[in-house]
Amino acid sequence: MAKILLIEDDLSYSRIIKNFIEKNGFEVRSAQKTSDGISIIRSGWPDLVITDYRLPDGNGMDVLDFALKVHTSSKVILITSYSDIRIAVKAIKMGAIDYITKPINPEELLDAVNEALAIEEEHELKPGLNPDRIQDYIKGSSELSKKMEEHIELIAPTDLNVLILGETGTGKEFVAKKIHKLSTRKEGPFIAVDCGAIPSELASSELFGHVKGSFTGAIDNKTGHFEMANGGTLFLDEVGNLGSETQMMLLRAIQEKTIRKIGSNSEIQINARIIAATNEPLKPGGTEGKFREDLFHRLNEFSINIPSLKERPEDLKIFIQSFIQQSNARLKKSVNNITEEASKILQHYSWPGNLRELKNVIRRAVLLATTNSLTADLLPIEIIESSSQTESITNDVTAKSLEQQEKELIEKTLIETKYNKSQTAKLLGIDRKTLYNKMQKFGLS
Ligand SMILES: Nc1ncnc2c1ncn2[C@@H]1O[C@H](COP(=O)(O)OP(=O)(O)OP(=O)(O)O)[C@@H](O)[C@H]1O
Repeated sequence: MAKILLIEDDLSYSRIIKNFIEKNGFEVRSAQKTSDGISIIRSGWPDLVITDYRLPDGNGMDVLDFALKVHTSSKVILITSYSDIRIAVKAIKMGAIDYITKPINPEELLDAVNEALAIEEEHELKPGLNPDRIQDYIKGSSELSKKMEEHIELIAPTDLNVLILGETGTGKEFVAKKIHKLSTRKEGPFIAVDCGAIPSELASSELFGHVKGSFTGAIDNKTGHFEMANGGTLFLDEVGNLGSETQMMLLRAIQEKTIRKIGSNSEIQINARIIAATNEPLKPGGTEGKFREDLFHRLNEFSINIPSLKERPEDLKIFIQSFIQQSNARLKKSVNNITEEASKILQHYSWPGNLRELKNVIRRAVLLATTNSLTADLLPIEIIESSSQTESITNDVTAKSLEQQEKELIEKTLIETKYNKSQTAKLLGIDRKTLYNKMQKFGLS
């Protein structure tokens, strides 16, 4: 059951909305103040946050800002009044998933909630705010996968730092979350940081925080990711991207279990387990462009290798079946079998994007399916072509041009969403403008 946090200070209003959402099958917790809402977000509980803009101790933008810091893919819907429409637009630009205006129309609210929870795009599916959702976690049955699962279960209850190695899309963040969930810290926060996405000059302030005025641009006090992860787990993805100065600060924080915010003289005690991940082997050595050896050993108290899909072809079937079920549930479809031809194509493809790519391909095919079968013509042309090079697949699906496929995909998605263009664009993973251009090009307007 999806978990929704509602932050609204008007008690009677809050009760009405809470009851309505609960009646529609969601679990709801309510808070009246920004600070209470933020502590619930920090605990990693909600899948979705609905927050009023005007609150007694801050506003909905503070909540949005915090939620996006905890996880860049957090889902937040802002409630505004008609006169605050500019704020709503700003919120969308900042990363809110939607906004609704007061007085709230319950059906509109429910649509916004369903739509927000159905979206699981690439970065968005770095799963929401809630590390509880490991029911989405699929275990492979190959020997390599079994070994990996054994290692995860062994290491999780200890407090050792873990280094996860694996190609892109193999599920490093999924595994990190699972370790957290199986650990004694499971009630604490799970904070994920993509070290590859933080500009190097901001890395130290993002990780350790800063005090107001400590450098140009430090207009307020900032809590860093380390402090947010206190009592829980800090997941450092793409750790090899950290610059030498930040590496040194990280080493110190791990060794001494304290941090000092930039510009502050006082130390803060921190109790966080570090799980780091990399998709390229870290090059140890002290010099620029290399990774500190002492830090490497601190992070690598135990390492877990996630095999690529190519290395475990026996697992493909399980993942395909499970992704079909997940896509059925999310897209309200009922695909229940896959043709031999489609299955062969998937088996022969090399899956450079690993589970992420497989999941996207399956979701797209399920979305396009008009019967309960997943057939070869629902697969992207590149995959069909690449597979046909390895094995001759006697079918005319390769003949269909890429453009024709794209047109059909857009047309079918528009029909699925009853011509809701923003929903169509979201499902296709493109922005609205690109959708309009393509619709015009294909004469679909
Ligand atoms: N064990 C799993 N069960 C189900 N789905 C999975 C599993 N592992 C990964 N996925 C899917 O693959 C996607 C990629 O996973 P994840 O983000 O954890 O990979 P990653 O290795 O951290 O990627 P990157 O290298 O880009 O950081 C996830 O969004 C999820 O949908």
